[in-house]
Amino acid sequence: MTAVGPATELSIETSGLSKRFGQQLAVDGVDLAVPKGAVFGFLGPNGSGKTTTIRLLLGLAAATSGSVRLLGQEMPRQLHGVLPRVGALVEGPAFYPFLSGAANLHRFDAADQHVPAATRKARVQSALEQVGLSHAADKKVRAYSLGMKQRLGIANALLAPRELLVLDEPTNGLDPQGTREVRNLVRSLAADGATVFVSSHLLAEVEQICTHAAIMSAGRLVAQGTLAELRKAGQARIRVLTPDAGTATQVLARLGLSAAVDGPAAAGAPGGAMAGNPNSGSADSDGEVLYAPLPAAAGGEAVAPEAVVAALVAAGVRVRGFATEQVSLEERFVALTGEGFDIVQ
Ligand SMILES: Nc1ncnc2c1ncn2[C@@H]1O[C@H](COP(=O)(O)OP(=O)(O)OP(=O)(O)O)[C@@H](O)[C@H]1O
Repeated sequence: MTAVGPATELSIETSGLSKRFGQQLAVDGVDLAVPKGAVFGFLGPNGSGKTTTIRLLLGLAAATSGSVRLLGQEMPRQLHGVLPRVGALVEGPAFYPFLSGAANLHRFDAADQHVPAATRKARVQSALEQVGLSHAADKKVRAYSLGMKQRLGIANALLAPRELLVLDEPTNGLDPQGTREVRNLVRSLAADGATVFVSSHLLAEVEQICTHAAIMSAGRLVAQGTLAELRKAGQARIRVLTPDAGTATQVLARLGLSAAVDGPAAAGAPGGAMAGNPNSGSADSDGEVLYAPLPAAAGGEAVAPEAVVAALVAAGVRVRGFATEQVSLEERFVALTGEGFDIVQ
């Protein structure tokens, strides 16, 4: 887990946040740290506790234990002061189907005591513009596509200037066009300076739009940080191409590295045994491909790649190819959650 330095201003901060439903701990000791200005992907398989966590953040459900700070204020104690600064899309707002998009937003806005009625018309117009629905402002919502409804939900979150936007699976159920529109929208909101906290079960989506991510698995937060940090924290591995696989395996074992022939150590890695890799094609003549995970430096005994090559060569192993490689974010997430991610774009 990557610690966020104390100097970083946090838009969302939770400590030991937990929620129990009967026997089940749906959220289990979650410490979230969402830096101001981040587009923060909240990633996890279905049922891992994302929606429950979001409901706790927004004061829609009471925590069993732990604490939440939103924009520096304690929740739910300071809920009334904080929520006007936060826009949220959780489980889609219920729109009146026989009213237009604009009329629906007028109604929602009128129900909000924190915003001036005098500017309502302009704010509704501006929110519809931001989500690209100006052309459909006067259309009845029952004639909206799912993507348009979702964007109207986001427009609802944008009726007043927001410092933080919390969006629960905003692309769920959308067709590819709707998905692209919502993703572009999230990007532009972040470009305007808001902190965006967006949940998703799609890794590719988070990689495309987010600067940071946290990964939930069975109620627990198993990693968080910038995307680069998350990639770096993954275990690196070495790849050796040699006709002397037996000796090489022994040498690696002496260095504390456990090698597997012709297959990445991380199960479920894309490309499996590198079947599509040009090296595999030459394996017959050049030897076999060995993979061995390198212990992380943080674990104490880091093994330098050059020391591995030196030891192999000293033992007479003919090293015909050598590389250190980082596991992909996807492999890391699979390793952390024990589940494959839907990588549909
Ligand atoms: N009100 C509730 N009563 C009992 N169990 C609940 C309740 N809400 C959620 N849970 C359970 O808590 C766990 C986490 O659910 P949650 O909806 O937070 O997950 P999620 O990561 O948002 O998944 P999804 O993407 O499917 O919405 C699930 O096992 C769910 O069945």
